Amino acid sequence: SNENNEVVSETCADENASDGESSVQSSSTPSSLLVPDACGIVLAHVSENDWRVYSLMDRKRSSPIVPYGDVVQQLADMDIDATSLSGRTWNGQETGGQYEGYDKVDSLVPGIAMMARNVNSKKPNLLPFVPRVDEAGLTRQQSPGAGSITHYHNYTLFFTRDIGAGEELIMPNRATGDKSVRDQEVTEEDADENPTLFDLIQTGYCLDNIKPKKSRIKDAGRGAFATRDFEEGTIVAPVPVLPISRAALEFEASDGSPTYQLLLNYCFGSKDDPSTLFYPFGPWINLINHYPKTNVKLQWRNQKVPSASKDSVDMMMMMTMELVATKDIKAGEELFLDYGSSWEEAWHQHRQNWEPVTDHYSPGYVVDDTIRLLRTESEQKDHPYPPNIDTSCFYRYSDRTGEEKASIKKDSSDKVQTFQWKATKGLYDPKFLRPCKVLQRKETAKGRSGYAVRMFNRPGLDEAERIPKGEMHLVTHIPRNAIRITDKPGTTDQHLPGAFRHEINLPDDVFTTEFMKEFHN
Ligand SMILES: C[S@@+](CC[C@H](N)C(=O)[O-])C[C@H]1O[C@@H](n2cnc3c(N)ncnc32)[C@H](O)[C@@H]1O
Repeated sequence: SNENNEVVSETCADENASDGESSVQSSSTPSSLLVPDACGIVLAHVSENDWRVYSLMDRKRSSPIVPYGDVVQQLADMDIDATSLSGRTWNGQETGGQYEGYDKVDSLVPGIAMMARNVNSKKPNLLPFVPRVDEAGLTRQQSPGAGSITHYHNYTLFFTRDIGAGEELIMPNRATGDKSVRDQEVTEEDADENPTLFDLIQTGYCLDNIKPKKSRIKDAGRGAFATRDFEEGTIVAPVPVLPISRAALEFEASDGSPTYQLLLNYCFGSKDDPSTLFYPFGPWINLINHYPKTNVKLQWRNQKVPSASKDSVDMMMMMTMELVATKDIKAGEELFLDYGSSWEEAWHQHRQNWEPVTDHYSPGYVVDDTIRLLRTESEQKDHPYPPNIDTSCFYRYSDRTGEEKASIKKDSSDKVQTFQWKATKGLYDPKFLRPCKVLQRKETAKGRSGYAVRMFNRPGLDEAERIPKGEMHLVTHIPRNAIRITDKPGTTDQHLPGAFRHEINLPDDVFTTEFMKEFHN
């Protein structure tokens, strides 16, 4: 993917040069604000509370906005609406995270997905594809890092149509909770004033300076790498942050022991006031690991500590930081922040106490790859799957034809309904994945298998997809590829007892005593 990216950057550089715009960058602009030549996407603050994402070049429909994606954090059974994350999370089923909780899962989609507007008055031109899921090598049998990083990554955004240079990028509105959050920030006056390409290059923040890759640090998982060279003092990424209380992240591991949501590991905190944390969602900045020899640091936007008045906290305000190069960085280098000494001590302690898990466990995505023929419920009595494993089917209850609906037996004594599975457009979207139990397997002469299953509901399923209470819903002729081996709720690594949890501590000159006092009440 390294080579891939290089190729893309080159093409971008050419396009940029040919429109003559990049040579206009005047030397009077402070170098710390200059958008790099090959940059493809920028964030522009149209006004203080209205910031938007723009493409700096012509782009083709169906191409990824960059050839890799950001991480997704799954919030398990959390009361989002009591926090400033309300209206900024998605239903967990949109990202395939529906089994990460018992009752309710919400997804945070940091980076461009959360930064681009999703105003209802505008047609979206971005669409995410399903994220990849894996432990980045940190298995619970082998690594003290197991359960300390999100398994959901590479959540790539694609253009839904051709895009011209200077066009705003718009996300589909999938927010749960207070859906009006981003709409509210758009006032009548600034309705459709788009900055010129020249303005974007002069005053924007480049959003594709960082890419994800496996970290060079042992047990750290994935890391953030520079996509181009940076001089010391250059801004690498804008980092909007949302305040969130530590109490909101309290959580129980699968054995009931008190811990925190995995999100804690991605939040910033201060020494002064451990009760208030800040969730950063700058592009790929969630992937920056700790290392004492740092090459980046965080500072407040324009180097001004914002005032956190009671009003703005009530409005669930968002503030912006900047990620700045503290030395010259070469393209391909990993970025490192200083997480602070208490983080370092906590990690050291955790390493010392860590013991490998020896239970029979294999994550759903691994078992799914391994198993060709699925076992029926009765076969599983003799040869069970690992205890954390469930089966799920891609199925749309709402797909039934009028004829099929009419044929539903009105006789209330017979609650068994049987349908034949069919592939329909868009069916393989993670939101149509739901629990199902395999009752029967039929193999054809060609070695293909077809299954009969009983379908179930799960929390978070759209209303139209729910099987009515009391109905036994059977579906036949399901192919193997429409059935997935999934994880039982509460069994994945982010629920693992004793998994490492610690926020990232930023220095006192970022979270000044005064600033933190304003948040504390
Ligand atoms: C903000 S995340 C960084 C991205 C993370 N590596 C990932 O793959 O998603 C912070 C977490 O990364 C891991 N991490 C960061 N720096 C580390 C280090 N120096 N050694 C071990 N783990 C580290 C820890 O699990 C930490 O809680």
